[in-house]
Amino acid sequence: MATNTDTVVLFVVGTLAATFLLYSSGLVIFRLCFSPLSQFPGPKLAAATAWYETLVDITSNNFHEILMDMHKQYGPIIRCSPWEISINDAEYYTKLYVPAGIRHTNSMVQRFGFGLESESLYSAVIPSSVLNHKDTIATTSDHDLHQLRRRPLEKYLSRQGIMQAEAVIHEKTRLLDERLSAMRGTGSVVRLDQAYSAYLGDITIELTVGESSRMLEEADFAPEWYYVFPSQRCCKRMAADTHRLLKMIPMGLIRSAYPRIAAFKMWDVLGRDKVDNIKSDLAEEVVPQKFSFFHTLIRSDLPAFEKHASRLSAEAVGVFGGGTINPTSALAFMTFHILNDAQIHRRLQESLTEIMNEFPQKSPTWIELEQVPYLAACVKEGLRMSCQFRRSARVAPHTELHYKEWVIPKNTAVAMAIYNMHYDSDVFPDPFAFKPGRWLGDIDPRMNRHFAPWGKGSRDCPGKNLASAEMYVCLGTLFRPGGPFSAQVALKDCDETDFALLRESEFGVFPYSSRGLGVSFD
Ligand code: HEM
Repeated sequence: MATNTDTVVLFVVGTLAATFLLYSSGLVIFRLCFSPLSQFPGPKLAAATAWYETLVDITSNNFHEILMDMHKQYGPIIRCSPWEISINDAEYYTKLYVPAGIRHTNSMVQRFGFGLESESLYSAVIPSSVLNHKDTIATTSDHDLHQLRRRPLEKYLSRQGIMQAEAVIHEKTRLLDERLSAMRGTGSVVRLDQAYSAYLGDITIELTVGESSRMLEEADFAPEWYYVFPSQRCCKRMAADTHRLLKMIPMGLIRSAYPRIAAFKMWDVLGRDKVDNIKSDLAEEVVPQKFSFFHTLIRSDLPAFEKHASRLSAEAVGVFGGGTINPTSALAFMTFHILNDAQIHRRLQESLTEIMNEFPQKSPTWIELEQVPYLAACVKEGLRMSCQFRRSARVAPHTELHYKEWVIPKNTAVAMAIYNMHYDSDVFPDPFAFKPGRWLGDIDPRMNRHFAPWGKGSRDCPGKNLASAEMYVCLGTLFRPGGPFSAQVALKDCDETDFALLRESEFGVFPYSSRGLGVSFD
C-alpha cells in the first residue's frame, strides 16, 4: 500500500517531469516556429535541439560529414543548430571572416546539450575555469577585448617579425638535421613525430619566452612534450575534478605512474613558471638572452588586469600548444606521405637540388624556399588535408549579414567549415589522396578561393607565418639531396592507418592508437 511519503515523492517527480516536458515542448515549438531563424532551411531535428550534435559528437564524431550532407540536401545556407546558421559557399568566406577594420566580429560561445554555454564540448567536460584557459586570445569572444589581447602577438608573429626571428628556426633545423644525419647507416629507428614536436616546441618556447627548452638535444626527443597532445585528448574524457586532483599530486609521482598524464601537467606548470621567471627578470632588470613575445607583452602598456599572472600563463600555455600541436601534426602528416610515395619523394628531392646546393655553408631563407614550386605544392597539399575540421562560428553583434536573398539577423552565429572547402571533390578531385601535383601548372582558380588553412579575418591564425617558415625550412633542409632522407630511410611500423586523420578534435588529429611516425636509417 502506498504511504504518504510515496505519494509526495510521486507527486514531486510527476510535477517535475511534466514541467520539464512542457518546457521542452514549448522550447522546441518556439525554435521551430517563432525563432528569427525559423525561416532558414535545414533539418528540423538540428533546429529543434543541440542534443543532436552533442550525441553525434559522443557517438560517431562525424558531424562535419553530416553537415556536408545537410548542405547537399538543403542548399548552401542552412540552420544547423537552434542558434546557428551554416553557409557552404567558398565565395562567401571572405565576406564572413573579415578583418577587424571591416566590422566587429565576436566568436560564438559554443553551447551544447541543454544550451549551456561553453567554449567547446571539451571545456564543457573540463571547464576552462579549471584550466585557467578562458582568458586566452583563442577563447575571448568579445571583439574589442579579443583585439586588445591579440594585437601584440599578431605584430610579433607578422611576416616581418618572423623574417627577423628566422635565425632561431635555422639554428634548430640544423640541430635536427645533424641528429638525423648522424643516424644514417646505423640502423637506428627514430620517432620523427616526437622529434618534430621537440623541434617545434623548442622554437615556439624560445621565440615566445626567450629561453631554449633544449628538447631537441634530449636523446629521445622529450616524448613527454609530444604526449601533451594525446594526453590532453585523454584528459578530455575525464571529469573536471580529476584534473583538479591532478594539480595536487606531485609531478614526480604522476610521471612514474603515468607519464602521459604528467605531460599534461607539465604544460600547465611550464606556462606558469616561464611567466613568473620573466616577471622576476624584469623586476630585477635582467636583460633577456633573446627578445621575446612575453617580455614585450609584460613591458607593454596593456592595462594591468591584462597582465595578471594567471591570464598570462594561460596565454603562454595556449601559444605553446598552438605552436606545437598543429604544426607537429601537419609536418608529420606531410613527411609520412612524402616518404610513403617514392615518386613524390624523388621529385621533391630533385626540386631542392639547386636552392640547397650551398648547404651547410648557407641556408636559403624561408621566402626563398617558398619559391620552390614542388616544395610549395607539398606544403599546400599537407595543409589542405590536415585542416580544421570543426567549424568556427562568427557573430556580427551590430549588423545584419546578407547572403544571396537571405538576411541573417544581427547577433546570429554564422559558420563556414574549412573542411567543406578543402575536401570539396568538385574542386579537389579525389580529396582524400595526398597529391601535391594538383597545385602545379594551370590550376582551377577555385582551388585558391577554397584554400583557407589558417582561417581568415580578425581571428585567423596569428601563428601562420611562423608555422609556414618552419615547414618550408624544415622540409627543404631534411629532403635536400644529401640530406638525412637521401640515404636508405624506410617507414618503420606505420602505415596510412596511423595517419588517417580523426575528426574528433578541432583539427584533424592522428588516431589515439597511432603508432607514430617511425623511420629507420639503414
Ligand atoms: C600547421 C600549423 C597551424 C595551423 C593549420 C593553424 C590553424 C589555425 C586556424 C584555422 C585558426 C583559426 C581557428 C578559428 O577560426 O577558430 C587558428 C587560430 C590560432 N592559432 Fe593557429 N595554426 C597553426 C599554427 C599555429 C602556431 C605556430 C601558433 C602560435 C605560435 C598558432 C596559434 C594560434 C592562436 C593563438 C589562434 C587563435 C587566434 C584567435 O582566436 O584570434 N597556430 N590556427
